[in-house]
Amino acid sequence: MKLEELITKATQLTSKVVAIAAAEDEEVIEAVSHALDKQLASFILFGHEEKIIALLKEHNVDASHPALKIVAADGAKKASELAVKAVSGGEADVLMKGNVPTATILKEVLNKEYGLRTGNVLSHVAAFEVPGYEQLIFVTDAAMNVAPDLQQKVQIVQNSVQVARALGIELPKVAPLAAVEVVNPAMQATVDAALLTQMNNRGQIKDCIIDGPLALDNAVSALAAEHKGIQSDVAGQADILFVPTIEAGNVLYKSLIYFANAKVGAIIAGAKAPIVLTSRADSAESKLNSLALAVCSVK
Ligand SMILES: CCCC(=O)SCCNC(=O)CCNC(=O)[C@H](O)C(C)(C)COP(=O)(O)OP(=O)(O)OC[C@H]1O[C@@H](n2cnc3c(N)ncnc32)[C@H](O)[C@@H]1OP(=O)(O)O
Repeated sequence: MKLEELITKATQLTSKVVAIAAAEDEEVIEAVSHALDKQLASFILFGHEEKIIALLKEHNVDASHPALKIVAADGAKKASELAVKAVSGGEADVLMKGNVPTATILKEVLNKEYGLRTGNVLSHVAAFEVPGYEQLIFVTDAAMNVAPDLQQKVQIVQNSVQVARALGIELPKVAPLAAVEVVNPAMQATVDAALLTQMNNRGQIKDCIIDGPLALDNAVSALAAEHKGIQSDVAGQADILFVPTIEAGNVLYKSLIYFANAKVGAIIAGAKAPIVLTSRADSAESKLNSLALAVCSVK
């Protein structure tokens, strides 16, 4: 599957509603405009009403479009609170970050009274289209959990598996990455990778095939795996690259974009609803991809 097909898939589902916190943001409104053209979703735009209307006008979007609702909110915190409440109250299916600091919206997401907690770990899942790589490849967690312990790693894997399955990958192949493909007690990532593999073998982590530790080359290249003599159902054909820390994931994420010209869509999974949490540097295209990924991931 390519990201364009993901967008098509999203448009074919029953219409979903996206609540955007502080929608007064150039790229966000551009993404909304493309999404409306494609009938990908309808939107509730929370934030600075005049700025939102002005940006819509710049992008030739009629503020009275039937798939749009604008709700005035005073400041980023209030806009985040109202957008989160729209999702937890069932008025919207997806939450999206606009012109608001990540910490502000995450605090609202984690609010015990009206937030989107489920009791599980929330984690970042990115779907990449990499030139020269046949299928979409997922990377998790490049942006939310800093140094997850084994139990958190289990939930991060499970969140990514649910997203991959929502896209039609029935039994995703998960590669827990490390620097080497053998267990070295001095490298915690290799130990945890082996534990995740065994937990999968024993049915403690379901609906996927996990095999690791794998280094990045053996995870994505059958030739590299063959050279190392690795016998594995995952090596060379990984759907999900599970990284041990936020630094490893973030460097991989940004290398794919800046060195490999990869395209990306990303969400936070594990909450009551998918969350689009792209950063200001992300293009309108990647925000549209993320919206499509979120729409396809709604349970
Ligand atoms: C990839 C492209 C985009 C980027 O580059 S993004 C840039 C890199 N990312 C970041 O800088 C974010 C890294 N993460 C963080 O800063 C923090 O972990 C994060 C997400 C802000 C949460 O930190 P704090 O607000 O300090 O939270 P805390 O640790 O004090 O916990 C407060 C309550 O929230 C809960 N919580 C925190 N992270 C969670 C998670 N992942 N899933 C579920 N629950 C979570 C935590 O358990 C705590 O709950 P309680 O109040 O004790 O009941």
